[in-house]
Amino acid sequence: MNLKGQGAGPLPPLLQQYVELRDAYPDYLLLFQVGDFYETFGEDAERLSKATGIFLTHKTSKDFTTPMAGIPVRSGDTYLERLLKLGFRVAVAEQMELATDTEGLVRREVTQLLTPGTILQENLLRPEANYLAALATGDGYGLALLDVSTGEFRGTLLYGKNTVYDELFRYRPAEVLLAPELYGHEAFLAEFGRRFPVMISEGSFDLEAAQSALEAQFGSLPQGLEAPALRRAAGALVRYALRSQDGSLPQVRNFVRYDPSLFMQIGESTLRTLEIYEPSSVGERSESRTLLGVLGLTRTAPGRRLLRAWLRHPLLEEAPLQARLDAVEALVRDGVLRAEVRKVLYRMHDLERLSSRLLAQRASARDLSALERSLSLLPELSALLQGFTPLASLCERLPNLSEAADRVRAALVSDPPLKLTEGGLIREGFDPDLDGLRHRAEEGRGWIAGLENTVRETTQIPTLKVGYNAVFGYYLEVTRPYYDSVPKDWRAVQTLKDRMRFTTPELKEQERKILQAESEAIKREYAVFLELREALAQYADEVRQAAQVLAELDVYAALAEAATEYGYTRPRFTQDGTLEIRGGRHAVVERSVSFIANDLSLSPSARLLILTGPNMSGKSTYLRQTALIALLAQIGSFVPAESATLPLFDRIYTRIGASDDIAGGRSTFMVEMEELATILQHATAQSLVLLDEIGRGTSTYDGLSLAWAACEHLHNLTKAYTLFATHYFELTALANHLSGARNFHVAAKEEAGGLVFYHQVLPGPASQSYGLEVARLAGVPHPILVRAQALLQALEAGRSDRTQEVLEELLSTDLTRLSPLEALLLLGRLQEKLQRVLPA
Ligand SMILES: Nc1ncnc2c1ncn2[C@@H]1O[C@H](COP(=O)(O)OP(=O)(O)OP(=O)(O)O)[C@@H](O)[C@H]1O
Repeated sequence: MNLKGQGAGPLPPLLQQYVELRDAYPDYLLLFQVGDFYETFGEDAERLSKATGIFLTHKTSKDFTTPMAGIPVRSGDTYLERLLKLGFRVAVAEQMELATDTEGLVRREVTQLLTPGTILQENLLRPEANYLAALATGDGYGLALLDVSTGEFRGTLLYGKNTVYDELFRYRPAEVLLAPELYGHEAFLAEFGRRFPVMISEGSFDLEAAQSALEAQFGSLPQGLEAPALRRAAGALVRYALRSQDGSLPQVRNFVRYDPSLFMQIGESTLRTLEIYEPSSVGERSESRTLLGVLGLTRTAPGRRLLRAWLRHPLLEEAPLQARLDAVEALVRDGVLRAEVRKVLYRMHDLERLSSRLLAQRASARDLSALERSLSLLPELSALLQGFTPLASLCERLPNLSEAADRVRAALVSDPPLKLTEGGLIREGFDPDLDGLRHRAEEGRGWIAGLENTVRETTQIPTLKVGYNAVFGYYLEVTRPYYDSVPKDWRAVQTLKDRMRFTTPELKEQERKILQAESEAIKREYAVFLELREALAQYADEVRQAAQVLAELDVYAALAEAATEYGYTRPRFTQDGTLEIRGGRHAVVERSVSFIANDLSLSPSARLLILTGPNMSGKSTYLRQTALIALLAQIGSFVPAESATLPLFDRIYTRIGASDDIAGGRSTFMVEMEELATILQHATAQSLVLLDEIGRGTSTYDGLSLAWAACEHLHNLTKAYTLFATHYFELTALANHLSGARNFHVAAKEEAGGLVFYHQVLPGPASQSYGLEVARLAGVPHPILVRAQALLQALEAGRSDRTQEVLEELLSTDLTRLSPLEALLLLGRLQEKLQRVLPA
């Protein structure tokens, strides 16, 4: 790096050191500790100042001046969080020795490398999983994911770019490493960046290096990494993470290869449409407008992460779902038990991340104390769950960690300080050496405490006091009237206005003893703490196991709480393909409006539901609520309905609402058609397909015919369970052609005051479209409505008159008497008539 600055002379040594460290981490913003500040210089200082508003000054020495901006060390974490959010990669170089311990330049080393996907600092992490992802190509797309904070490491092989996006959207990584063939591919990188606005980094994806890194990490190449694309991705992750973690990742113990097809598939656009993780529009209380916002009643961070993981991967098999539902039901039935369990869970710390910090030897004294408090709660929890059949099996998986808790309790004081190097950590009576040192210091202090009386007597100075300050240490203080009584061998150390302070050789000697004992005690405490922490690492795996059991319990309790609070019911699954929802509701919408519940019946013989009704009547809400009920059932949750019987769906597809991708250069219609194409290609007879307003973005007849053909395909070939909401009344005629199609409508009625929505789904097609009435409600000016009304009538009259005319002419023609040319002319004439529908 060429430090931007002015001046002819060589760089001052401090800046020289800065530049050397800075050059070792070219992609990072280097925060360089100088005393109480983390400084940046040159262009970095300008960047930092611009991004954060930190005041830009200049570092000026004899021959050189350069821009400088600094962050106080004590507010480092706040700034780090901000810098990461702003997209910086940050390297922190700290002073490795005290300025007083050295004559020359203080030694500095980079102690932390921080990127959004590799942070371990608890205060910078959200409770959610923090994934670093890597993507490489080869025999498919290898996608690997690593959460450094918990050690979770998994991956899969995917085919097709869209599946990659779907999978990434499920995990929402904080940072993605792209292999050079992707990173260097301009169009791919641009699209990727648009779809995943997270930090994208370039990793080292060399296959051989990946293999060695993985073998070094795990002892041998873990199973599941046979595919080169996946091995490259996994290896790149390990190498990148190792670099940020000082070359060691003990918390990463195994790799899990998973197969997304073993879970219900929900694509990115469906997750967005259903507002599972985030609302489709941001605004006030937006978090509460998501499914997670409503269901997220977990009380621990691991529980929160597990609920997200379950939502990511709904199950396809009934047995494990029934097991989850049994556990939820037990906690629904026993409100007292649920409340007790949740109360205990609330006091639990994040054992999963604590376990990682134990393995990485990064746990603080407070971490150990939190560990002890959490582990001490385990017997209480086990006792609570005993006897509750579906929950007792959880207890059996809960390891006994009382020994670990006892060890911490015996060694550590109950409320240890933040710093490890200033003493006050270890309990009296735990370590004889430490006790000895403390005793020595205590003796010395006792001697000094007694000194005041002894010396007062021997010197006859009644006002004599023993005091202490940081500069002179212990001293004897004498007021002016008694100066003459001071013994000769006392040495004056400080003279104030009306008093003097002295020391004596004896006092100095005692002081030295005390200080020495104290400083040895502090060192000994630190050593004892390290020993304790090292010893506790042996329990880390069991602590993690406990965390996982507790997370499960937490999710059951949260789902039971939601079920009770919001009146959900246990879903049933059928093999015969009937879907019967009584009184179904939308889990999120019902939280903010007084909701009208609706029924839904589908079966293999009635599997296409055409839903008509005015705008705003609740058609898409009805579609979405059905998807949410199916999704909730397949994570093992109760569902918002009076009763619900469902088949197990393999996928949920939705094409709801107009989403366009203007930045991506795709029109609304294009997005819609791409999504429709995916559905038509991949849906199966076990899929739930929800289509809203297909074909709206194009001309009426194009749209109508596409919608019609899509319905036929889904009904005749795919045989998927399909709910189709539409404004095309023509589509209601499908029920006459397709045996499994049924018409339903959402009730609304025009009354004197305007249109009244009942939000009630009833059999049969809607009677009219009410589009103009909704436009009136929305405030479209009156004259325009009047004109639109006239046009509508003319259109409808024109259409039916002309259609009638055409039909009559066609029926009255004797085709046997027509020559081919006459037939062609007739067709042309008829077509023209149908086209002239618009009034003047
Ligand atoms: N069952 C219901 N009970 C109470 N309110 C409802 C119900 N369904 C929908 N609503 C309310 O009506 C509003 C409109 O619903 P929705 O968007 O589903 O209508 P829509 O028929 O799909 O409209 P459009 O055709 O314009 O897309 C929702 O925001 C919701 O507040």
